[in-house]
Amino acid sequence: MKDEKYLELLAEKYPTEQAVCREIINLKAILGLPKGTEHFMSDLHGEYEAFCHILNNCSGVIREKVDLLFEETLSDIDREEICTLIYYPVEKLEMMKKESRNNEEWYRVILGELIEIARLLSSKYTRSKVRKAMPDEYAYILDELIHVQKDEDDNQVAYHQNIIDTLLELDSADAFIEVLAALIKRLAVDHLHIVGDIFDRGPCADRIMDLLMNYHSLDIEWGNHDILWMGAAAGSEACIATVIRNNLKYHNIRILENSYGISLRDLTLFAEKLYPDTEPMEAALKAISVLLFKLEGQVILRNPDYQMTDKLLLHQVNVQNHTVCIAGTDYEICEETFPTVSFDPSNLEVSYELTAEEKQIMEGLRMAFVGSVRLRQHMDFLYQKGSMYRIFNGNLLFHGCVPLDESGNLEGVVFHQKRYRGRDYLDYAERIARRAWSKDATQKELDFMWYLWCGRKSPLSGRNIKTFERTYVKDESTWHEASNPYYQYYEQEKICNMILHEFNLYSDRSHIINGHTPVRTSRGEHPVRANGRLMVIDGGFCKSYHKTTGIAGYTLIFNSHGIRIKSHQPFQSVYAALTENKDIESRSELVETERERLMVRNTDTGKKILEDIKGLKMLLQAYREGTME
Ligand SMILES: O=P(O)(O)OC[C@H]1O[C@](O)(COP(=O)(O)O)[C@@H](O)[C@@H]1O
Ligand SMILES: [Mn+2]
Repeated sequence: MKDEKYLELLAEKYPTEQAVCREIINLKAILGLPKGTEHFMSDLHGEYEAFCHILNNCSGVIREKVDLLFEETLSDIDREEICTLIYYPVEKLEMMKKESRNNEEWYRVILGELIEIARLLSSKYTRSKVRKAMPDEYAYILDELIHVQKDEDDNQVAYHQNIIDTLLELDSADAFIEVLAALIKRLAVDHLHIVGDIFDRGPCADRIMDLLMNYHSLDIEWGNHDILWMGAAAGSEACIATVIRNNLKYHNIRILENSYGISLRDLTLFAEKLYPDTEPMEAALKAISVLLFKLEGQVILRNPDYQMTDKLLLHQVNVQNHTVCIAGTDYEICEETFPTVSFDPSNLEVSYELTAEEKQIMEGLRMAFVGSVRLRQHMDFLYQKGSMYRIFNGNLLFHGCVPLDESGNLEGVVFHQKRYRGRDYLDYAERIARRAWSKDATQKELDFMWYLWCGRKSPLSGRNIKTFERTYVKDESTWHEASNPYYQYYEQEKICNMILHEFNLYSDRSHIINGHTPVRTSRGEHPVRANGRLMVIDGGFCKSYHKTTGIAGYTLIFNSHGIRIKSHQPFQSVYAALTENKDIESRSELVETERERLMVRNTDTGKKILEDIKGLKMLLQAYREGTME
């Protein structure tokens, strides 16, 4: 019965025997093509320019192709110039013009070279897929130029020459170069994975989101910073206060005020009154910090399941002595006054109540976050393309961790009297995160978004976050944020295999791909751990980390030949890239080479195609036996 319905539906799409045969032939051909290139990046942290650059140079893949084709025939400088033109065609063309270097001869040569690169890259795909990647206006010409047919008299060469002549004659060469550059980049990477943390620290996460929303094929694994913004947009006040605090701290109010239309005016005016001798932004940071500790205090008090009452520190402040009592020890604090806090030792909850004015300010901010159309669009996209983890072509991708206990077993976490661990726990977290985004989200679901940002056993955070201590306590030994045991155990192949098995991955080709923690190369750390089972690919885009890492960071490329880690030097600027053709220096390191080239048949898509072929063969049989009209 089920089969019949399925065949009927299939027959609507393939109404004749010939149509079925054509599709089977087509699908079988696809199975025999090399697997497309996957590109992995993580921890973009609002660094739009550096991200753009790595996206443009496809972690060095473009350069490899240019070298492959022209190493013997072109100088280093010429090859670098081709790369820059592909990365930044508009800007580079403008510069060429200023320097009057764009004569006809140059156009002829460069167009020929770009076509050759596009041809090389398109050889991995079906002609139809390549055509779909082209803009309609140019599809015909591009298709002609890229697909060469051998003939006796070189007719084709003359024909191609003719097309190029006409492009030049019509003054369309620039536009065509832009289209070619876009096509080359589009073909160099088949699918992009963003392993979390698009938001915070750097200034332009909104522009990164715009770019991702136009990208041809990608998925996102939510990072702790992403989930924080998602929680804020959903209306969690603890998340809102944290977002504002993070962005005030990094002087990034542009993203809030200009990009998302969230005004901090009321907060700033309020803060200036409270802290008259403090610089306005500094005062706003103070005011929002107190709001944050009150709001997260309320979340902790409402949710005993979180087991985070040791984080209730605001009521432990002794304003007269300028100290706070943490686990029985008094520590000196750097804040003089807490004008909005009513300290009442006999009633803990009083310290965490918002004043009437604070309530009003929070309500204004909540409405601004929930009501921002652009923010909603960006968060919708994070929900659409994103998830807590993803299994893709046999690899397991997540930002933070799968929480483990002290002995290296999957850590059990109890919510509403039910215990979750491993994959179940991550699935549970994802369900609640999705419910938090629905119109009838409950306070508990919103609270959970805050928990995912910094909760004791949050898979996205994986550490014991010390925001209060880092804000107020002078003794920096209290600032240390202990990591979940996962971050010790993930050095062991056995443990990584245990985690992979938990997600039903048993192949020795499976890996964990992890973001979240910068790889401190200068301290001898390496992104590949556990005998190759796990890779940490923090892209190191975040400038404030370059000191500790020694290099910028790592990205990963997985193509038909295997997996390669790419290490990158810090990105200087688009200007340097243009004037000096300065690429980010990217070194490639082979992690795993495939014995045989991986084909589409070995991928997730391949499995789906094989299923489709099975169905089509059933339909073909039905047509032939006459059981289907
Ligand atoms: O996911 P990331 O980038 O490590 O960010 C989370 C970390 O940021 C912090 O909030 C501190 O950030 P800053 O040092 O930038 O203020 C830590 O408490 C927390 O561990
Ligand atoms: Mn992170």
